[in-house]
Amino acid sequence: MPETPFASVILGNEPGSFPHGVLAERHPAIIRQVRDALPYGPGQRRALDELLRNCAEGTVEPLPADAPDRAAWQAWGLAEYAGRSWFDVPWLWSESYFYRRLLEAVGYFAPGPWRGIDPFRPVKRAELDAPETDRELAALDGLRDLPEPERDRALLHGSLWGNRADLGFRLSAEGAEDREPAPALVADDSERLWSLLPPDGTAGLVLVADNAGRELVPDLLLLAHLLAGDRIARAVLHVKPHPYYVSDAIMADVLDGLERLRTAPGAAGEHGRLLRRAMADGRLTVRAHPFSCAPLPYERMPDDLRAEFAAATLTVFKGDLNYRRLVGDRRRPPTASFAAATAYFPGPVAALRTLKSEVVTGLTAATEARLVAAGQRWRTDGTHALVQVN
Ligand SMILES: O=P(O)(O)OC[C@H]1O[C@](O)(CO)[C@@H](O)[C@@H]1O
Repeated sequence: MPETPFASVILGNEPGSFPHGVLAERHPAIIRQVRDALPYGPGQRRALDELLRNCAEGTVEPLPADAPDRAAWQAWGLAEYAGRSWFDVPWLWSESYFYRRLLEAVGYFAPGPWRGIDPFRPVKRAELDAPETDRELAALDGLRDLPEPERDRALLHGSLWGNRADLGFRLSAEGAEDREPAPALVADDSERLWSLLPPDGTAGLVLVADNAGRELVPDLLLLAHLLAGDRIARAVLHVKPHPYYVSDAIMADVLDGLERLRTAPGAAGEHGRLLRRAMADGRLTVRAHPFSCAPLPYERMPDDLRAEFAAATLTVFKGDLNYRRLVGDRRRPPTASFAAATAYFPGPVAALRTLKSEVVTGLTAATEARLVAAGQRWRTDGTHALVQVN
């Protein structure tokens, strides 16, 4: 299936640009953070230092011959990009491969005691255990007596704005999460989103998750709300098969989030227990597809994933990275059509995302003009959000 042919793919090689800053500044900061987070031994520290040098000045290196996912990465572009500068290959590819190399450095895939140890777990856990999470969970009690449409809106917006809780993003946007959300969304198809869930409660929803912790918790609450009200019959939650983009959710984070909910007082605890039952009886399943960590747009998804999305009543993509992969990581005008960019998608699809990179589609000319009049930071500073449906 060909990628959308118009608009050039975003690279990270323009000094001063946002993508360049992520590769040149954020990635080294992430390596330093990981180096301090766990008591890694000399071999792991050497490998992290080597990656620090390599990602700033060097070229993309191949994976070891015995890496379990070597063949997949070769097919995903490594065969073509090995030997090139990290800055001269597609930015999406470069970022994804950076996380793969980071896991290599700490021995995540190698036999031995560090296999499967998430280097980002300490920061994820700290966020989940933070008092802000308690406050957010307690706020759920205040929704009990609201009319259904208002509760729908509150839970949808909780999941949407939860996307600002992104630990990698916070490394270079200090304070972004504390700022008030912008009063208006830059695009809001929420009515259409709700209209896609038929009133007979037979819908099957797929939610392609983004971050763990304070984003995943409201995602889980949204699913619980929909299951509890028989608005959907079943849900599939897609998480990453391994740690990625610092705070992206993996299965261990789902378990942590569920436990956080289950043991919370009030409505949050009820939602947590409902989700446990839903997992036990198959109404809620979790998937960790290898393509979820692929450095490619969803337009190039494999057939099994395509069939799964085709069978869903609605697929919801959470977050900025999933948005970039959904519409393609390309330089399009913000008024380019979201429907055209996602025309390849095999079923109804929605995006819930705060804006943390320059890719955006589906804005009206008036909205774009209003935003641009206030500068260009709206595209990347996480203060604006969108709900889009095709
Ligand atoms: O957690 P999210 O919403 O996917 O955001 C992660 C984001 O981090 C970046 O890679 C760099 O800011 C974004 O471009 C990316 O999409």
